[in-house]
Amino acid sequence: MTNPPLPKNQNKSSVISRRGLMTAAAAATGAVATGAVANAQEAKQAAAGAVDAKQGRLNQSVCKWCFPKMSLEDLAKEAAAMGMVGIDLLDPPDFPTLKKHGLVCTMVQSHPLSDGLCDTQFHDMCIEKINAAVEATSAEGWKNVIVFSGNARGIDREKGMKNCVDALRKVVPVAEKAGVTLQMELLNSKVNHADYMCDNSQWGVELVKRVGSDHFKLLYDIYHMQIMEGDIIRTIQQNHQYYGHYHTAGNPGRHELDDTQELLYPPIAKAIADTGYQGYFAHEFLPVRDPIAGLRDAVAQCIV
Ligand SMILES: O=C(O)C(=O)CO
Repeated sequence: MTNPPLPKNQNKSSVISRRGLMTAAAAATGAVATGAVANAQEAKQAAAGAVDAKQGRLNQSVCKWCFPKMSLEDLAKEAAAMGMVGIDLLDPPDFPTLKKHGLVCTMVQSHPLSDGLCDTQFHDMCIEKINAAVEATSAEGWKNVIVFSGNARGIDREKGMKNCVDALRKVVPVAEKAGVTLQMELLNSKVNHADYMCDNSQWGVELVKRVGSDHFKLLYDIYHMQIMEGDIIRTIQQNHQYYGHYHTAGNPGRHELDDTQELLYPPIAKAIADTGYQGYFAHEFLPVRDPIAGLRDAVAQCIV
């Protein structure tokens, strides 16, 4: 079968180039929304830093741990300048720096990732840390505390789910009273976190249903779930009521949202915004080039 002829003035690479799409996204947020092609002047402005996440429907944020060479102060300054609402995965000692820049902690840390709620040997430690994080988060009027299933260590998935429910029934009422939501992160167990139990949407959604509270949801990490199950947009459309937070990164590699990786973020971001999502959307990629240029480009692609 022969390919259909391309429209005049379009060669093959101009039709399929994702870099072109991203440059347009970075150049002008309106261009993404309307499908218009950004011109060279707009691209130049984007390179100079003109990006405002507040022009889009998603409340964008970024994870500090991905920028180890930058101080929190510097990242907060950059994030605020890009119109982001906050920074993810921090602890109470970090809060004053965020507030100085008008930002919130969009996800507060609690217990370790591998020592989690599916294993009763960690329940006392996790519950203590979760309750402390809920109190600190609520004192600021902020919204989210992260929790993890932890590693299975030979515990089967049904027993692990029961163990999670038992622990969550102790902390969710505290979170409800405090107006805070506990969010269990979905992580891949194939590349980064071998043996992590909450590694697919089906298991996670069943857990949310069994807990049965608006104050317990899943953190849907797009990078991790691309590795485990793919079908990102349809999965989000079908399960968005169970997802209370999102993370981004390119796959494979967990780097910039660029054309070295396979996920196309503007339509993913649009699908999330179209569900009516009001929570936070946090970038969590490990930059391999200029970190702030990569962050600016990611923000621009997700202004939808
Ligand atoms: O540590 C990771 O891999 C995470 O995604 C934490 O959010």
